[in-house]
Amino acid sequence: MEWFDISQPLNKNIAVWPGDTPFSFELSCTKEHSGSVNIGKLTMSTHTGTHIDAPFHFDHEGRKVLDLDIHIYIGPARVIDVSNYDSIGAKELSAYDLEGVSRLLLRTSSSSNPHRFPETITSLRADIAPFLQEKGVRLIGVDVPSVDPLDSKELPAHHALFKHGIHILENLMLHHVEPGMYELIALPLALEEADASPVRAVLKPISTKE
Ligand SMILES: Nc1ccccc1C(=O)C[C@H](N)C(=O)O
Ligand SMILES: [Zn+2]
Ligand SMILES: [Zn+2]
Repeated sequence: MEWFDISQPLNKNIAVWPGDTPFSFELSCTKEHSGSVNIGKLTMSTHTGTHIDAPFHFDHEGRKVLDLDIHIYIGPARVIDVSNYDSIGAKELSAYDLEGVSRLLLRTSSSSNPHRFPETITSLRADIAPFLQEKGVRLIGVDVPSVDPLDSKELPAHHALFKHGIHILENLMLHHVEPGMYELIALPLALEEADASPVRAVLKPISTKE
């Protein structure tokens, strides 16, 4: 089986967090102009499209993107469907056998439109963090722009997850992905100062037969 993309395409129609920097890609220099090459220029929020958060996003003392361990973002991942819940905590996840799962991706909705910022989202409750740490989870991925409710200022899920060693991946495209076991690659850019980074997130089914 082949790798497939679970990233939001980055283009001028992509939804951004209300009030945040609009996405733009343009050629700052064209081949006609330079006589040799096209040169792109990118302007975007670090939280646009499929991205990872670093603790510096919500904590001045927190680690930045380049300080994060790359092993978190490469390796086996389990996808589960939780689309029948409004919020997800230890109670909802206790229905699943997550023993030995180190990366967990939550499919919260059966459709997702990367061109529209959602009005409400399925959010995570802080009690999910100790629960997942106990199972050995190091990365949680969601198909929405935040793990906390959109109007949250305290960001309890963000804080609790990092406090329990669980890293955050947001804005995945999972509506077409069957629940199951996969190999994941979702590496951040080597951004030394950044609070977050866009990633190219891809999955490959783990099959028992080759
Ligand atoms: N881009 C923003 C602009 C303003 C205020 C929040 C955001 C966020 O992105 C927060 C969200 N909880 C996040 O972790 O991605
Ligand atoms: Zn973010
Ligand atoms: Zn976040």
